Amino acid sequence: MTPRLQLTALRKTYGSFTAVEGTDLTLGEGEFLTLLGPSGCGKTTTLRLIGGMEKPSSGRIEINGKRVDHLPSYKRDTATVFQSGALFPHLTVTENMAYGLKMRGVPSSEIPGRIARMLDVVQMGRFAARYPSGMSGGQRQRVALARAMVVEPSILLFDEPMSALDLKLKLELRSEIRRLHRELGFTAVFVTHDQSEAMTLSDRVVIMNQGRIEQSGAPVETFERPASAFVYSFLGESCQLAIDADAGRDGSLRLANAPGAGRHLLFLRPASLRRVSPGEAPNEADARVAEVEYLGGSYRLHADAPSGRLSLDLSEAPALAPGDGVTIGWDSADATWFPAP
Ligand SMILES: Nc1ncnc2c1ncn2[C@@H]1O[C@H](COP(=O)(O)OP(=O)(O)OP(=O)(O)O)[C@@H](O)[C@H]1O
Repeated sequence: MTPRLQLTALRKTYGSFTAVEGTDLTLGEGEFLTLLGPSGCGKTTTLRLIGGMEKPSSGRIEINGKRVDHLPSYKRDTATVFQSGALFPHLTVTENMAYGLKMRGVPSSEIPGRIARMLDVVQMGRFAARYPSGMSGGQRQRVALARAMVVEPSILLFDEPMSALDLKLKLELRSEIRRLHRELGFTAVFVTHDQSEAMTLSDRVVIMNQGRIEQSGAPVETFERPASAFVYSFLGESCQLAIDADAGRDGSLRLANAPGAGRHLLFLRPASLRRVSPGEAPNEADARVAEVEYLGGSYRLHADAPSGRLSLDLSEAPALAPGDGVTIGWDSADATWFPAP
């Protein structure tokens, strides 16, 4: 089947700076793909290249098998939901939504029905005659979503659409987008730096770093089988121990499986660490307590081992003070190794 979207060796440079480095990506019909990564990694630029708001320096963009990288934005079959709605302030909700339909030559007899149905879908029917200035930020984003969806584009593009909303609205709109995707089955490229947003919404997550794709896969796969140290530390909390041939020679580090020669990084999630008595766990590090933080309901213990800091959560206040010795253990299956850079 022809992919909905195909990017081939897509590159974007600004002067001598490369924002997107030869990206290859294929998106199937109905797929919800998220570009995830830290600020400046090139995710928004990639989205803008797809939508035609930026021109590639080289490479190809195909939508439904047709090359579009030379076409202006309005001639591509995409619609974008921007960070802060970008509704026309002088138009009502209905007029805002009608705009894109008219631009696409939808017969005027069909327009009111399509708008009414889509406003119902996002539960904004009673706001049809409002101007953007008379709505809250969350309501404006719902309208922006409806305005993009009503034209039924081949690909919906989302440029951090929730970043300007408070947490409660963000969570509401997130589950709304999930429901809409389930019900309408649209194809989407979504940009965010918020990993929980990416994990909950997406069929596939593409993790970017410095203009390159580090890993692409189902959310659970990227989290549980990270392809690089960057992906591991970007997704969720992590502890990192630098292990070389000398590590643990003093007996302070006891590993069930030591890595081969050379320097390695051992990554662990706080959730897989536990406080143990020496000799109790298959892998152990002796450490000194650095700090105990109260998190509201639980405590976080930070302890420094010779090869790095380990942090873990405890349900009860530990009878430990900074400088006290503590042993931290973990199972081999919870350890992820990468060669040190
Ligand atoms: N018009 C431009 N001129 C020069 N450099 C640019 C331009 N647009 C983007 N860049 C640079 O390209 C890099 C990637 O930017 P991009 O906006 O794609 O990042 P991002 O991953 O979306 O980050 P954020 O989450 O902060 O939006 C950044 O270093 C940025 O400064």
